[in-house]
This record gives sequence, C-alpha cells and structure tokens, in this order.
Amino acid sequence: GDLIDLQHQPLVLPGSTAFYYAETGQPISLDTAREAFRQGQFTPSSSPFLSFGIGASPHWIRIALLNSSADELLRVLSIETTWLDHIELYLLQDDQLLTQTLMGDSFPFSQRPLNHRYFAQTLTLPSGTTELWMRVATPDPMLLPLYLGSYQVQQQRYEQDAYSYGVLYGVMLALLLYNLMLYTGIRHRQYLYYAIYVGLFVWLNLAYTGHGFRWLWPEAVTWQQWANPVLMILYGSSGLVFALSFLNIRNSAPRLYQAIQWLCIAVILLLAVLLLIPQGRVAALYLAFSFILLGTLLMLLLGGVAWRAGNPASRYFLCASVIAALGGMITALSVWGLIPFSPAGYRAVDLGTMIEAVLLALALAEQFRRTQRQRLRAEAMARLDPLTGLNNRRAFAERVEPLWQSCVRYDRPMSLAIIDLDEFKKINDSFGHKAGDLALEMTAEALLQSIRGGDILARWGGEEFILFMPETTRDEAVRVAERLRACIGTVQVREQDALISLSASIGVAARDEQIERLEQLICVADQCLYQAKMQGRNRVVLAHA
Ligand SMILES: Nc1nc2c(ncn2[C@@H]2O[C@H](COP(=O)(O)OP(=O)(O)OP(=O)(O)O)[C@@H](O)[C@H]2O)c(=O)[nH]1
Repeated sequence: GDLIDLQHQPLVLPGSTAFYYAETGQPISLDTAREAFRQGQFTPSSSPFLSFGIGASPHWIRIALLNSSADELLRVLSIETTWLDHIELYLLQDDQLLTQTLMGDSFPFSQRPLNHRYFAQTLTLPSGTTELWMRVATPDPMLLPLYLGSYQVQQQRYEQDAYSYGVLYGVMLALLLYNLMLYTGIRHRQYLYYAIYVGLFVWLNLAYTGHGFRWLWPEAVTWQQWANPVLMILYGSSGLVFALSFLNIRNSAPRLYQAIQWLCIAVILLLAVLLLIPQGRVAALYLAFSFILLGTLLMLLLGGVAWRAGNPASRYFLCASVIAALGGMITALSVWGLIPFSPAGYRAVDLGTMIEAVLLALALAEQFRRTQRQRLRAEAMARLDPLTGLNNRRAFAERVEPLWQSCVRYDRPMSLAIIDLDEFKKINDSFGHKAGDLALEMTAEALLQSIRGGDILARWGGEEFILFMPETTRDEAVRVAERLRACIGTVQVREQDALISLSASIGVAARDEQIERLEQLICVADQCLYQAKMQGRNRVVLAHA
C-alpha cells in the first residue's frame, strides 16, 4: 500500500506511505537517490510525521501519488514545520521531471513559491501515478509533517490555524501590556520580569512558527536560522529570573538563587561562543533544548522551595509551572523526535504557556493584594496603642484636627477631658506590672463603652487617657466626665485572688474664644487634672470660663 489515490481524498498525510534514505557522505543527486530506491536501500515510514531528530544528515524522501481520474488534480503540499534550511522538491512522471522547487529558511522569504509560513508548494498532478521526491538538509530538528490537500481544504486549515494564533498572541500581548502598565505604575520588578517573560515567549513563538520570518524579518536569513536557539535560551532565562524575583528565592534559598543566576549567565555566554563558531548551530540547538527542559524542572524546584518556605504565592506558581512544564515538555520532546509527533502535541506548549501566563498574572494580583493588606495593617498599627487598641497620640492629633478646624470656623462648642487613673503606681507595685496592664486594658474597654459615637478617645500616656468631644458644651462635658469616673469606679481587676478597684481623676475644659489651638485646650484640661489630684483624687474638675 505505498500508493495514495488522491481523487476522492481532499486531504491526505502522504508521510505515511513515504520511503526515506539518509545520505552518508557527499550529497547525492536525484538520479542516484532513485537508483538507491530501486535497489531497496530506502526505509518505509512508520508514521505520517517523519522525524529524524536534531543534527540529522540530509534525507531523501520518496512518495508515490495516484490520480485515478482522467483530469489533472491541483493540490497544495505543505511541510508544516518552519525551520528547515534546505528543501529540494521534485515531481516526476514516467522518469520525466514535471516540476522542481527549491525552498527553505536559508533563502529569503520572498523566494518562497507560496507566501506561507510553512514550506508549501502547489502541485499539478497529471492523471496516473506521479512520484514526489524530496531532499531535506538542516541541522535543526528534522521533522516533516506533510499535508497534501485541495486548495480549499488547505485554505480552511490555514485559516483555523491563523485564528488560533490570533487568540494566543492576543491573550499574551494583553497580559504583557497590562503588566507593563502595572510596572510603570507600581514599580515592582516582578511585573517587568513577567512582561519580559511573556514577551520573549511571544517572540520565540513567532520565530519557531515562522510568523516572524513571514511578517517581521523576511530578509534576515541568518537571524531566522539562529532565532530559535537564541530565543529559547533567553526565554528560559527570563522565566527563571521572574521565578527568582516573584518567589523571593534570594531570601528563602540564597545559594540556589546564586546558582541559578550563574547557570543563566553561563548558558548565555556559551551560546555567545557558539554563535561565533562555524557549525555552532547544532551545539546551540542541543544547548537550547536541554536548557529549556532543565529550566522547566528548575521552575518546579523553585516553586517547591517557595512552598516549603511557606510562601503563599507558590501555590499559583506551582500550578502554573506544572501546566507549562507539561505543555513545554510535550512540544520539545515531539519536535526533538523523542516522542511520536502529533499536531496537538506540537501545540501543547502554546496552550500550556497561555494557561501559565494567566495563572501567573493571577498570582501577581494576589501577591499585590496581600502586600497591600499588609501595608494597610502596618499603617493602622502605627496609629494604635498596642496595649489597649485605642488611638495613640499621633492618631488622636490627626483625627481631632479636622473636627477642631470646622468647630472653630463655625464657632461650635467642643470639650476635652483628660482621665488619669489614681494611685496606679501602687497597683503595679503591689500586684505586678501584668495586673497594671490588665487594669489599663479594662479601663480602656470601660471608657469605650461609655463614650458617644462622635467622640475621639486615645491613650495619652502611661495611665492617662484623653477624650475629645465635638459639639459638646462644658455642662454636657462635665456630665460625660462624671459618667466616665463612675464607670471606671465599677471596674474590678482580678489578680491573685484579690479584687483591685480603680478610680480616676478627670480634668475637663471647654473651648472658648480665647482658645485657638488644641494644645491650649489640652493644657487647660491638664491643669484641671492636676487640681483634681491635689483635691484628693477620684473627682472631676472643670476649668472656669
Ligand atoms: N502596668 C503598666 N504600668 C504603666 C504603664 N504606663 C505607665 N505605667 C505606670 O503608671 C505609673 C504612673 O505613676 P504616677 O505617674 O506616679 O501616677 P499614679 O501612681 O497613678 O498616681 P496619681 O496619678 O498621682 O494618682 C508608673 O508607675 C508607670 O510605670 C503601662 O503601660 N502598664
């Protein structure tokens, strides 16, 4: 069954009936190859996708095609990889050469017979049997997924393919731009690293899918031939750099951090050396493929290290890396020829990387939310007294200031009380510092229970509290102060089977025309507090107008 009848099949995979032969020394001619075929030196293909690995010697391929109709058939042949250097194509019938084509990415894109990112050619197949002969030479992975289809069917396939890349690039570019914007706004390095990582993926993908050669650098033949190993290595490094930064590996595993940095530098230097050596491309390709596989494993390792270190961001990261690793490995191994090639496997890296990019963007967002929350908490903490949870002096000043301003402007009443626990030193001395702390906490609790909604309470000093009362006249303020004093009187602190009772002295002052600043009012209230202590404690003293 080495003959494919094309008449009723709009699309065939001619690779399944191919015979192939590897050149061993000098390049051979078509006639020599045909002679070798007749002598049975060719091997029948075992798969529709011929794959001979990296750095293979030039291969001859022979496929027989049958057109059982009386008319000629028009077919489009595409070799659906993009990196083959040199392809000779011959179509023969009865020892007569019908067409001959030369293509490959060692020629400028403008010399392609068909304007397509794949190596494609239109074949006019006369009635009867024709032979398709091919010679392929390249140091790159010699992978030959051959498709032979009617113009319509091929057009449809290419269109679906173009849409799928549109989705891939659309998603990736949106994520790239979004994170670049975040970087310009927030200035956290990991957004930049993420954008570079995603950008290099897109660039690498453009290169190895041939979109770059077709649209972006159609004349740059040397770059086209080096783009894959160079971009693979840069992409792999950028992923590791992103992971080091995002997972904060410098802190959790400093030696690993350094080792990976050195690995990236070493691989890039090695690549630079290979760029200068003639014949360095095969070695560069091996380096690139090995580095991508190693890099994928290292990403997983880094995720694991961060997980062990209790980094909550590592969950998303690990999940993303596992998916990307699966996709990347499947594609790399199938292109390399280490596992059987399939079109879905070839695209696995696209899907895997797209999911990875989305998950990593989520991880970045989550990390941002967490640091934001931590910052808010730290800011709130800086305003709170750690023992009682009340406002501290700073928060008191900040919160009173706007109220003070508006009450002064509209000439509204406002009052202030300073509350000081009596003989507090004795509590500390006889029952211990812990009992003193507990007394302070319970006092704060009692005060909070008995103040009104708009009042601002703060811990002013050791056993001193301060209460600002907006819209409160001196008479009302005295009533509030008396209530607070009574309230503190009911507080009982239990310590070592003893019940400690508390009392407080309170100085109260109301603002009048002579008082313009908050400090002045505090000063007056403080003097009243002093008098309350002088007069025997456990009482309220009001400043006279
Ligand atoms: N347990 C505890 N004690 C504190 C704290 N802050 C201040 N103190 C103590 O509170 C005491 C205040 O003592 P004094 O300023 O002499 O006043 P007092 O003993 O309350 O006496 P009068 O105010 O005159 O009634 C000091 O012994 C401080 O060490 C605190 O946060 N916890």
